[in-house]
Amino acid sequence: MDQTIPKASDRQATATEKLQYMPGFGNDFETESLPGALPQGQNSPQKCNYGLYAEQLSGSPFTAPRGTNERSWLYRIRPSVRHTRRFSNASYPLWKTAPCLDDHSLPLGQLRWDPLPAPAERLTFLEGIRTITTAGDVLTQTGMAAHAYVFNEDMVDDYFFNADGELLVVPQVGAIRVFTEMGIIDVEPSEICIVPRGMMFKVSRLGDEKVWRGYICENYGAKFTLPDRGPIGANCLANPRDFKTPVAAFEDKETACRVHVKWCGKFYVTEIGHSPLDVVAWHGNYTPYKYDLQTFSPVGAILFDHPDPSIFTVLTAPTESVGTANVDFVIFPPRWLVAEHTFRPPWYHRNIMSEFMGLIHGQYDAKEKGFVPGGMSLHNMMLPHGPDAFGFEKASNSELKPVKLDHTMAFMFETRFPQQLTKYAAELETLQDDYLECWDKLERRFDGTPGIK
Ligand SMILES: O=C(O)Cc1cc(O)ccc1O
Ligand SMILES: [Fe+2]
Repeated sequence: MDQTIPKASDRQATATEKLQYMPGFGNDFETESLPGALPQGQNSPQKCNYGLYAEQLSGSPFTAPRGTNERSWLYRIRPSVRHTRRFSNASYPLWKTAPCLDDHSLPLGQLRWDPLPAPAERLTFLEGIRTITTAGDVLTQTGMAAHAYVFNEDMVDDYFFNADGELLVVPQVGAIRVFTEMGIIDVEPSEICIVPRGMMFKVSRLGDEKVWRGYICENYGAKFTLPDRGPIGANCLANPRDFKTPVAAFEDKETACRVHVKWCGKFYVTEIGHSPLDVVAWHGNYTPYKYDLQTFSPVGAILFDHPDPSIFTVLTAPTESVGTANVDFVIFPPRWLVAEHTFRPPWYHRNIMSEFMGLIHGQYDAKEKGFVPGGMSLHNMMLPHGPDAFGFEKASNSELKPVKLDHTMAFMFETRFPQQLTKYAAELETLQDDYLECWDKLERRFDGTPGIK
């Protein structure tokens, strides 16, 4: 080997190193962490450089139309068949998969939780995932699950892949390092990352926190994509170049490792003697990626009224019914409120789609109090909701000069399917028993006489 070629062990980043990413959404990328590792002009040479094995990872059926056809070619130290030996059953009892009609006694209602409590024991990311809701059916690749996570330990020799769907990870406290087969992604609060279905990865902690906390949307359906912008045109909302895909990076490690798998809602584990993150080079369009929510360019009401929150859709996972998403990932970023003669916060509403919300930081305008960073709310199919009484009074009486809603980032996982509450979420100690009282002071204002009250 040439002297200038870095040692294999140098090709994984240190915790302080600034990682490299490639810009673009759904591009056909190519990257190699050792020179000449990526075959040129063909996918499957008779022999690959460095003695690597060539392997295809398909995220869509081979015959999917070009616009949705997704696959990557990975050039790795061992083929994946060597990374999954005989499986044994494993158990992660708090990670649930739809259909999951858990037995709990909580009646139907609008729900809100304070943040998950910090764990008393040492937990890795994988061990720290707690399902709050499930929707649809993993067996038909429809629906999603909303999870919250808390952890305080790195995955070192433990790796995971989820055959049931892609994972959209939304850190709320603590930056994380997601080391995937296709490279390393550092994600901090206000950023998100997507790990595609089937991709092996592990998560470690960055920075110095007591606990690392966040949310996950597990999408069982068609992959997230960018929403069409319609009359908005070619720019604004989430712009493709702000999505970042990692460059190739690998571990060359010959120690005892475990690969954990979720497959149709069941967990398995397999023991191997090396790291499965051994992809030295790759090309293709089936990749993990990250996105900084602060690069979202919101478009909104510049004269009057409050548009539907679909204007803030970052990513949408479509179904076969046009405009009816399996999941929309929607954010409520900092923005100017300028609408004239308008009640500016969200209107009172009922929705066929089911809304799971989280708050990354700051305040949410419909609920200035009670919905705290790290908290969660669930406004399920057709259940009425809207600003609390305090928010209603404030928005009804405030002077309608331009106001900046600043230092805030809330989000919503909104699905066409009703969200089923898990027993864990129904019995969670941070469930707010008094949530419904936030609307109690919305008294009757009608007295039969005309005029603004
Ligand atoms: O319920 C919520 O707070 C989310 C939401 C926000 C908004 O501006 C309009 C509709 C909607 O569901
Ligand atoms: Fe809503």
